[in-house]
Amino acid sequence: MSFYRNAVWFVKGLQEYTKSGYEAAAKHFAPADLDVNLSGRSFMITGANSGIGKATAQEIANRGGTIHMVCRNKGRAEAARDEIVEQSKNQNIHIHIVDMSSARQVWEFAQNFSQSDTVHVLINNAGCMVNQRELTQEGLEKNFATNTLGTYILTTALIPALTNVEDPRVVTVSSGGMLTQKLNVDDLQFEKGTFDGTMAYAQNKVKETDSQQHKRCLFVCLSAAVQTSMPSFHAKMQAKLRTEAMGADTAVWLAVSAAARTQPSGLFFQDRKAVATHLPLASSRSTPQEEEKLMAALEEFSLKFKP
Ligand SMILES: NC(=O)c1ccc[n+]([C@@H]2O[C@H](COP(=O)([O-])OP(=O)(O)OC[C@H]3O[C@@H](n4cnc5c(N)ncnc54)[C@H](O)[C@@H]3O)[C@@H](O)[C@H]2O)c1
Repeated sequence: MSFYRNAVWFVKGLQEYTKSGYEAAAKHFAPADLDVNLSGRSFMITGANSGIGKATAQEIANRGGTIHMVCRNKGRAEAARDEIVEQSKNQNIHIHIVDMSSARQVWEFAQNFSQSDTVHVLINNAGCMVNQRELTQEGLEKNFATNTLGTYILTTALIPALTNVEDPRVVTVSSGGMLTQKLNVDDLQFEKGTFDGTMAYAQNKVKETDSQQHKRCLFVCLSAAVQTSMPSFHAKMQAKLRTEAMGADTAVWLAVSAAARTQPSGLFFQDRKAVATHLPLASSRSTPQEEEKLMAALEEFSLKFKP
């Protein structure tokens, strides 16, 4: 079954996830959707110093939104902020240094932020694909800690900051890669079998998506930012890859447009359209019991690190 899923996904990916796939989809976009003034609205973006996160931050800053960049590295965050400010002339760009793979740090940051501030839109964008099995200082497998648990804790702990603001939104950047996997709740940290970073990443994205079901999810595909995690793939596909701005387009649309506000929560978007979360005949659908088990497991993990 996984061979079937990979083959169908590959063909679909070449048609839809590439630059030409974006250009075909963009013919149906309503350009006025992004013609908005965001002054007075605030946006928290994780991993906002590079790739899709930075492109998203730039688009929002250009429209006057206040940005909270949640980044791991101070130097890289400051350099990205300077560029965003220079291009947008928007000074309301704030940096918060948080390692999303540290459950404790994520809790502390989100709880402190929620006590003193509000945010209109959370964009869960930070993500990694670590190709060797590696543990964090808290003893968690690094892909799981960053992509799944960090996202879960940040979203949960920020609920107070997102409550009582007008039109709150949560956008989580998933991946088309998740379509190749069926949710496996029994081995969240990839302790069994041979470790495969690409598979671990895709599993994380299934879990990230399933655990964010009440929010708006989207997936973006094959932008230039895969250079570090998948260098040989990047080299072969370079000409076909989307630009970072193309990768960011649906995140921006979900975060700012009035059109996205009319969509029900919990959907999965590709190029400004809600799409299926499973490939046809792929037997990858999880049962309600499996989803409940995932939520219970994430809650239990998260509470272990709650200050
Ligand atoms: N580029 C693609 O083709 C593609 C495809 C599908 C999904 N995505 C998703 O898009 C999102 C953005 O990725 P990208 O492609 O722009 O790559 P990227 O590597 O440029 O961006 C990831 C960002 O997350 C940050 N990050 C990683 N680990 C972190 C940690 N522990 N703490 C804080 N920040 C951390 C990185 O510093 C970086 O800024 C990710 O969630 C990724 O899974 C990307």
